[in-house]
Amino acid sequence: MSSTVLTISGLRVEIAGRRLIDGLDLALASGEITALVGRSGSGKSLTARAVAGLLPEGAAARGQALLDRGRGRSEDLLGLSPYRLRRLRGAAIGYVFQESQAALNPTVTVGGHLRETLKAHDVPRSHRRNRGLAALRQAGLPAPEQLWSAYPFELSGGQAQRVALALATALDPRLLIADEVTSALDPVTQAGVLDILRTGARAGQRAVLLITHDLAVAGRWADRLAVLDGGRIVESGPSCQVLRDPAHPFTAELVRASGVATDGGDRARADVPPGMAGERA
Ligand SMILES: Nc1ncnc2c1ncn2[C@@H]1O[C@H](COP(=O)(O)OP(=O)(O)OP(=O)(O)O)[C@@H](O)[C@H]1O
Repeated sequence: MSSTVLTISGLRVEIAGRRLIDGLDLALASGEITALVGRSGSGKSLTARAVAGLLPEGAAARGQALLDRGRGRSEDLLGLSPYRLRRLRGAAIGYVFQESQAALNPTVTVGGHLRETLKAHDVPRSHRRNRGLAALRQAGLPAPEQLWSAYPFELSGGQAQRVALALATALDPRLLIADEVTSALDPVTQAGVLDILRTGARAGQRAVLLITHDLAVAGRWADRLAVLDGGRIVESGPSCQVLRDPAHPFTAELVRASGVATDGGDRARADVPPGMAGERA
């Protein structure tokens, strides 16, 4: 049974007096991928960064982002100290960026990155290699021993993205934020990475926030869509339904511009599974 992992209420983000996110509400459920879609500059990345405590210098976030920690406990991510947020990132919140190769330290091997992450979260030294190898395997790298000693420059773009995914999920976070993670990948590698995200969500009772400007990707892989325009969510609901029958003119424009077909066929074509009709936020 799914439960709410993250509840964002009234999120506002300002930079230099400009309000860039303006009263955003969004709930993410376990076992599901929620795609945050919208045109460039609509505030997708700022939303994700606010939740993860990774806003740029000078940015201020207000509102609430309640992360469910199980057993009736929850924490407001917007009210935590930088130290507490650092502890939560990795352990409870995983974050993967588009530029994974650039995010990896060029002088540290794949194994070194994993060891560091696991060490930072108090995994005993004797467990780190096996945990790291398991995370790489789960991220879709079938022979992780061969990559353990590789440096980032020796990886393909797809391999680097999977290593970044392994790093973000090595501690089995309840919330995974994937910010344009497949934009730079070829379609086959892209599908492989998105499949891993979905499997991880289902198996780990994890909530995934998928940030993408690609409506076809969102429609095919996300359970739910939230459409952002000018720092506000203008529409949200089951992806197939939003794509098939957009309620807001901006969503309709986005669907038209993307060329995503909305009749019959696969999920990108917006099949509405039985029982989902009418369930619109
Ligand atoms: N460090 C910053 N300083 C000033 N303005 C910023 C900063 N970062 C983002 N912005 C502004 O905030 C708004 C939202 O940016 P954001 O990066 O969240 O958009 P996005 O929807 O993720 O776009 P894209 O799809 O192009 O990545 C934009 O107007 C952007 O110019």
